Amino acid sequence: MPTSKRKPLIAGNWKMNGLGSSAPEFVTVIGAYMGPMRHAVDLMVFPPATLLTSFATATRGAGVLVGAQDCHPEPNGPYTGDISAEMIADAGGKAVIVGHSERRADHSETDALIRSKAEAAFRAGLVAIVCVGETADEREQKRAAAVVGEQLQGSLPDAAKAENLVVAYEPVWAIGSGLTPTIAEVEEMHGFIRAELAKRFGAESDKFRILYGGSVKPANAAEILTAADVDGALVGGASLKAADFLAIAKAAQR
Ligand SMILES: O=C[C@H](O)COP(=O)(O)O
Repeated sequence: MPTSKRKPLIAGNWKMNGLGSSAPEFVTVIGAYMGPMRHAVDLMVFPPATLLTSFATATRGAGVLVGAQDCHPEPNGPYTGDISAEMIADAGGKAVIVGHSERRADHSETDALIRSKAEAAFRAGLVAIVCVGETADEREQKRAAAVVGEQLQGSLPDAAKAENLVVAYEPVWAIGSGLTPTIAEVEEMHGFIRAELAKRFGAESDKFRILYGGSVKPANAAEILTAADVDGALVGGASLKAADFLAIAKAAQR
């Protein structure tokens, strides 16, 4: 079981979904979070960049943090289409996801680039959620731990601290597929990640939150969220409906 010093975190990654008309779903989440839930669990929502400012304005003072799904390493410059960590902070964002497998695959992002994005997040005062995870082939070849270990080594900045870094373990084959690892496999990988963090960051490692991501739903949330060394979830599809997202958040309360 996670220790009491690690408050569970449920983070909703909306990916490339959501228009202005989606705001009521977020407002419902904010409303529910005004109750006792806020003492038991942290909530973050990562809408598309187009909704960041309006969501940040809507949540002001309500406790649900909003963030962006990616950032550029530089604070500004000739990088068409990109947004910087400073711009995210300026828009009211408090966190940024870096190294999601969809960006690693679709945008050829390397560990070194992801590390520089996490460093940019720290520079701007944001929390970085750094994603790691193996593909189905890599798991089949029994290389899952080696791949995740390499991603951690290459993607995490030396300056990482529990207050500015969250690790999200997302097996690529579990994302959006309805498939999940067994609880034993989740615990094995989260234990491995905790041990890797201990090698690199010493006693601080016990404070880092390690999220599980990949087909988390209300139906499987309780089992996953009570697994050893699972400190919350990075939720994709199920975060788009307030009722499902809140059911997952309730399952994280202890
Ligand atoms: O960032 C979220 C993950 O990619 C999980 O997505 P999913 O819950 O739709 O499987």
